[in-house]
Amino acid sequence: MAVFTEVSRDEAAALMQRLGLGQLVAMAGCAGGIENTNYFVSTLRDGTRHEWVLTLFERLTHAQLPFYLYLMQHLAAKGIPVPDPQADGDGAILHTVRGKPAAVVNRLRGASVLDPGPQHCAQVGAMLARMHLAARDYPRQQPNLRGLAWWNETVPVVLPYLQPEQAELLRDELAYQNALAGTDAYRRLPAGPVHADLFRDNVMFEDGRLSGVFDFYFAGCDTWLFDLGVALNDWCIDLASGHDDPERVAALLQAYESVRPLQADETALLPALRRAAALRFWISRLWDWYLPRQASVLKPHDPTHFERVLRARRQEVAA
Ligand SMILES: Nc1ncnc2c1ncn2[C@@H]1O[C@H](COP(=O)(O)OP(=O)(O)O)[C@@H](O)[C@H]1O
Ligand SMILES: N[C@@H](CCOP(=O)(O)O)C(=O)O
Repeated sequence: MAVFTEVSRDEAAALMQRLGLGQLVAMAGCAGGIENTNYFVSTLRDGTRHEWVLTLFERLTHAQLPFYLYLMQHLAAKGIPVPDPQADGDGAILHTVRGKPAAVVNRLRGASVLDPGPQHCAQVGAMLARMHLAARDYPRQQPNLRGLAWWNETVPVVLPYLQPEQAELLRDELAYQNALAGTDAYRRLPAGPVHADLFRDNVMFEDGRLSGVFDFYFAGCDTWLFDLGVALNDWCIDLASGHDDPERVAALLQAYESVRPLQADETALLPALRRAAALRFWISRLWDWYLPRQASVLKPHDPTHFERVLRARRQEVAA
């Protein structure tokens, strides 16, 4: 149950009133999630029922949150189906509940599809390209906080827990990615605000149509190709082996390119950036697994999954 901080009905009702969202009629803790406290909240306004999500941020601070919340607001204003943070009378979208930073967003309709087919992947590809283009003029800057600098900091911390063969793989891939980042071809890659965590469980579908994208709390400025690599590595692989499903890969890529065609440099570097994306999640899962933080990550994800995904990506490059 992802309620780390209890919020009373009266507290939630007062916040909803303050944001002009109407009278609270129902409220329930949200069972999913591993990082934040989430409540589904229903209100009545002008005789119509509205559905919201109240999030209390357990890890991110007041200082870190504006980049994510204003990015969501920016994308929502451009018609991308993302949660839109609700403002109070002063226009503030970052609130405080029980001393924690908090936000209220519209509840997206639909449900995640955890066993996607090519049609789902195509919609994800097209939406990802639309998001990249829509965020081009987003004025705030924040690096991907789970990018190369963090990998270099974190790899020495997790290495002591690994078998020699795993440690060798991790060191070798990190060296490859450090070298790649120093190349002109890499520096020329188009970049901007990216979601950076576009996994199956962060997208909603309703009646087979993509109805929403959420969980922007790993977003940051990075290459668009890295974001594409993250999505391909989750949506288009066989989860048991880590290997690509060529039909789903083709569907996602073609749909992405129907909105934003890749440049020649990007096509050439896609395999390398898919390796980067696999490395990023292998490192974060190792870190969560061996060095769990208090009050977060109740059930850490299996790191060996991304070790397999990385090995599969490296084999494909070598083939
Ligand atoms: N805006 C939203 N609309 C609908 N459901 C949401 C929304 N935000 C979160 N959820 C639901 O809450 C669950 C947990 O949210 P998530 O952002 O993954 O939490 P955490 O950051 O704690 O992992 C999601 O799996 C989803 O079912
Ligand atoms: N997608 C990541 C975990 C990110 O956590 P989230 O619950 O906030 O999406 C992974 O699978 O390792």
